[in-house]
Amino acid sequence: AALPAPNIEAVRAVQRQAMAQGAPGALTLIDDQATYYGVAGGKANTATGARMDTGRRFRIGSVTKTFSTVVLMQLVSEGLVNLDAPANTYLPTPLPSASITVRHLLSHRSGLYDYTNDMFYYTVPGFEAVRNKTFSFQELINKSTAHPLTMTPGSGYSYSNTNFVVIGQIIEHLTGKPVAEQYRQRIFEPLKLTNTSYVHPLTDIAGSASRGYLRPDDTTLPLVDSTEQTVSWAQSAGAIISSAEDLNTFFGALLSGALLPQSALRQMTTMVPVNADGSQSYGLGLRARKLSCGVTVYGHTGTVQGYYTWAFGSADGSRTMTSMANTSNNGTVNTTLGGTLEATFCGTAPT
Ligand SMILES: CC1(C)S[C@@H]2[C@H](NC(=O)CCCC[C@H](NC(=O)C[NH3+])C(=O)[O-])C(=O)N2[C@H]1C(=O)[O-]
Repeated sequence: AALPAPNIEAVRAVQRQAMAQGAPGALTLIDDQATYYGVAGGKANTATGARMDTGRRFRIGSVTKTFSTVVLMQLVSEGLVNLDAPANTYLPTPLPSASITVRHLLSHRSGLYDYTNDMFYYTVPGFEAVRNKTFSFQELINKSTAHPLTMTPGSGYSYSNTNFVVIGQIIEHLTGKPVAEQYRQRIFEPLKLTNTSYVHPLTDIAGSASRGYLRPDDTTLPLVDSTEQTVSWAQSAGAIISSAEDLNTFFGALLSGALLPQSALRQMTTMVPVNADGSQSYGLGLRARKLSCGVTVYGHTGTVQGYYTWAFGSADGSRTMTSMANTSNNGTVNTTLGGTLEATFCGTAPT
C-alpha cells in the first residue's frame, strides 16, 4: 500500500521543538522514490553562526552498526562465517564464553557487558578522557570482559557496544584487512557514498560538516564542542561519518535488496520485540519501529558526543529519511527528533 505523503510542516515543528529543548540545529532529508524533501534549522556552528543545512556531514554513532552488519553478512554470504557458530571460531583471542555465537553479537543477546557504561558514567570528564585516545579492539573487549556476562548468552536482549567491537575484530581477523578498507570496498565505493568515511583514529570531519555539542550533566553549564574526537572508544560500533543523503542511499539500497542477497537481508530483518508493546524490535544490526499508522520502518539510531541520528526506511526502501540534531546527552531532544519518523512515514504531526 502506498505510504501517506510526508508532512513537511510536521518535520519543521519537530525540529523547532528539538531546538527549543537545547539542540543548536537540526536537519532532516527525505528521499521518497527520488523526490527529495529537505528541512534544516538552527546553527551548524554556534561560534560563527553558520546555519544548518541538509548537506552537512556528521558523526553517525551506532548507525555504524548496520554498516558493520552488512560487511559481516557479505562474509556470511561468501561462506566465510556461520551465524550460529561460536564467535570464538573467528577470533584471535577467545571470549570468556564459548556459547556466544555470531548471531548473539549482531542481535545484542551475548551478555557481554557494555564498557561505555563505566567510560561515560560522568559525561564530559569521560569524553575528555578518551576523545584523543586510540584503543585496539582487544583493549575495548578486555574492558568488557573485566565484568561478568550480564546474562546467559541467547537468553535475552541487552544492547551492548561491545558486541559490535567484537564484530569489527571478526571482520579484520577473517579478511586480514582493516574495517576501514572493508567499509570502503564493500559499501562506500559501490554505492558512491562520497560523503561517508571511516577515518579512525583521525579526529577531524572533512568538508562541510556540522559541529556537535555535548550537554554537560550539570545542565546549567554551557554546551561543550565535541566535534573533534577519534571515536576510538567505538570504532566498528560507532565511528563512521556520513551525511543524510548518503545514509538514505545506504538504507534504500539495503532495504531494496541491492546490497545483500535476499537470504542475508531476511536474516537482518527477522526482528525480536524489545519493548512491551512490540513497537520496537531489533534484528541483526537493525532496528524496526512500528508507527502509529501501522507502517513498520527499518534502520538505526545513533548517539555520539554532539550528535543524535535517526536513519530509517520503509520495508522496500522506497522511502528513506535521515534526521540529525547536533547535540547529545539530552534524551528529550533525541525523543523529540524521533518524531520525524511519524511525520515522514505516517504524515502525522507530533502529538
Ligand atoms: C543505544 C544508544 C542510545 S547508546 C549506543 C551508542 N552510543 C554510545 O554508546 C555513547 C554513549 C555515551 C554518549 C553520551 N552520553 C553520556 O556520556 C551519558 N553519561 C552522549 O549523550 O553524548 C549509540 O549510538 N547507541 C545508541 C543507539 O543505538 O541509539
